Amino acid sequence: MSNAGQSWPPVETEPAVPHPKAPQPGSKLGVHYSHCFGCGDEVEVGLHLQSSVTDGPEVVSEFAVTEAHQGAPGLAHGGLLACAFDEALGAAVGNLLRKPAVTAKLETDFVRPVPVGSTLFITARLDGVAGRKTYASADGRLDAGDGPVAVRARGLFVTVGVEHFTTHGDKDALEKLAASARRRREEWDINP
Ligand SMILES: CCCCCCCC/C=C\CCCCCCCC(=O)SCCNC(=O)CCNC(=O)[C@H](O)C(C)(C)COP(=O)(O)OP(=O)(O)OC[C@H]1O[C@@H](n2cnc3c(N)ncnc32)[C@H](O)[C@@H]1OP(=O)(O)O
Repeated sequence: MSNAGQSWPPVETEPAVPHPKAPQPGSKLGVHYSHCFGCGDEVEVGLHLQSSVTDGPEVVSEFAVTEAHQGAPGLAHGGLLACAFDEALGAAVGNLLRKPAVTAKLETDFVRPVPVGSTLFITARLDGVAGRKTYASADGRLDAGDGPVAVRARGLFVTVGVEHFTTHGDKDALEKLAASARRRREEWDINP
């Protein structure tokens, strides 16, 4: 059943205004963390999403579905598809707003099966901001940006301070990641 009838965003929001130093339309977004299951190039069986910014602004991510991503024979696993949307939505929120944020809620509608060998074109947009909460949604189309919709998702991302990652995660790895972001001259607003 589709959730299309439910009000979205579920609370009153302000428009999401991209950060002045957000990547411009046409920019390819690199790997944000090499060990990320969603995009990392050091995770052999990961999803290897490749994302870029388009007008809108939106973020389009391509997910090439392989045998490593199966649930039923020849078909993608729904949980991995949800993971791809978490990554695609998170990439839109993080890169367009340039604020660290984590997924608080993620909903998915699986509309058509996604075969092994297909590429899902996931277009993600920001739907509104209410304080630390950013609402975002995405459509995943089969094999082309205008292909049939196979999966839709929407999520709530909550802006967090850097202490979220230093307290709960790997502080040393985070410092290396922050240093590489500084080398790439990426600008981040790290106080929610
Ligand atoms: C230095 C920077 C260097 C560079 C960094 C590179 C970045 C890369 C850029 C871009 C690519 C990113 C790609 C990544 C994609 C993947 C993302 C993930 O999968 S993240 C992992 C999974 N998520 C978690 O592990 C969260 C676990 N949850 C928590 O930690 C907390 O629950 C948290 C932070 C979400 C909220 O906790 P609270 O204590 O801070 O705040 P409270 O007050 O509870 O919530 C804030 C507001 O949100 C609502 N809220 C929270 N959870 C909700 C829910 N499940 N449903 C509805 N509302 C919820 C609350 O009701 C509250 O709303 P009211 O402000 O009062 O109106």
